[in-house]
Amino acid sequence: MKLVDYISTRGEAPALGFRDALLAGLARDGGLYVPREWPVLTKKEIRALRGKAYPDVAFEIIKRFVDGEIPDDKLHAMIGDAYATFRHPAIVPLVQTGPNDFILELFHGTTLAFKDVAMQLLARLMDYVLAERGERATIVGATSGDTGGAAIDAFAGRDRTDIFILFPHGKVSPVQQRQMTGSSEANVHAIAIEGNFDDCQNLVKEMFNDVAFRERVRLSGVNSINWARIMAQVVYYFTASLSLGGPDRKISFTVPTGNFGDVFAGYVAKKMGLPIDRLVIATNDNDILARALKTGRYEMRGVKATSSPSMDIQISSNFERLLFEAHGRDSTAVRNAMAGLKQSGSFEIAPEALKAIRREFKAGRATERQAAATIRETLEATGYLLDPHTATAVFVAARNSKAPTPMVTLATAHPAKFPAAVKSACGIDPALPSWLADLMQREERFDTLQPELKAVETFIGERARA
Ligand SMILES: Cc1ncc(COP(=O)(O)O)c(C=O)c1O
Ligand SMILES: N[C@@H](CCOP(=O)(O)O)C(=O)O
Repeated sequence: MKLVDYISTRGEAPALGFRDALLAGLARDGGLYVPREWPVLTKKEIRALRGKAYPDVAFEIIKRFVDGEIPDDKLHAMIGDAYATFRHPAIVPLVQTGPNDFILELFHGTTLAFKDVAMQLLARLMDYVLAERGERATIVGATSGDTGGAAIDAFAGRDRTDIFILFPHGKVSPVQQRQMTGSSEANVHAIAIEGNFDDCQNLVKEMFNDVAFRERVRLSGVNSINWARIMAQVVYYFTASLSLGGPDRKISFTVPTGNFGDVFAGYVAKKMGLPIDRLVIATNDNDILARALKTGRYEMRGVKATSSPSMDIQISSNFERLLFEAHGRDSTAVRNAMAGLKQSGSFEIAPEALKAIRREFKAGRATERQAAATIRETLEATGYLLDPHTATAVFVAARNSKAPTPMVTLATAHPAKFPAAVKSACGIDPALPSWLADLMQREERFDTLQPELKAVETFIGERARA
């Protein structure tokens, strides 16, 4: 019998094993896959991870979700390969910026964003499963800036997949855009959508819900709706905690949040037995999550463009996974909430569920001015240069820290991805690392489409080779 299988948050799609959930992305009922049960590590098992290299810790965590569906030696090799692409020997180093303050640098991968941590592994896992089955897949993804570049980097040139990334036209940073449009590989397609990130993400979900199209092109997804993305992100909560005395000491984390994938991975780590004190959600002016926790009402109010564009999101996909948990895994409650969101752009969180969410999470917002001031002040006080997403979180972390518990803030992007915002905040123009020095000179290749399902499906249908 399988120990781990994956069920949909909406309860109307069949349960799947790891490999099928990996290729499915979104469940057929529109829900998101979660493991039927959380694998739990004892304190002794967590202690045994101390001193191990990042890929070895990753293997120990990830194998519990893969549950034997990929042989251990193959899985271990893929993990080793994925993290060999990182430019720092510690993969995700922890930097101390104050007596109890730490920054977990997740941006040492090829595209300078935390997305590389999961995406490099996801591409290898998908390749492996597709090759095993003799199949091809069409990958679609929506991005507010970072997922797209990371996915294109990880999948470019792979012969079992074509990848189509939808990004909001004119609403990503110039560096982010070039990372998506500068690839010359034939299997890469960057599509600028005349809309915002939520429009892009809605199109992706609608493509998944169009069963005929989904089957015809063998659709697969790389956004954090795909369980494997979350799974890979769980690992760094463990490594950060181990570096600071875990599991024999509780640690808090503050996470710059948009689609709720990264902070949900922290929740999963806690469910797996990692002692975490506070999990703090940090938002920019697009503060739907902070408002929802405060008022109990999840209410869309239109997206505002900010200097942290990757967090300019209103429909925070992975919040659905949390709702499922907070409602005691009642999929009817999730279906009702999601129907409300679709019909009226809002829903009320039931009091018991809200209480459960507030037990697990705190939340806060940083305005544009507060984020810019945090970049400036952190530089003056510590010499450390933050990107605007991380600055948002550092601001919120300072208001949610409780000494002597260490507060780890997740640094989700390198400042050089957002040079204009960083320069305007503190006067420094951060340079791209040498391997990306020619990025802004690369020839751009992308198409522009309206946010219309038929137009996007036709475009993809004509080019997908699945
Ligand atoms: C730099 C950066 N920070 C934070 C986030 C938010 O992460 P999540 O969507 O997992 O909440 C994103 C996008 O996802 C991002 O690209
Ligand atoms: N901020 C993201 C938005 C998509 O998030 P994902 O984690 O669900 O892929 C981005 O940079 O694209």
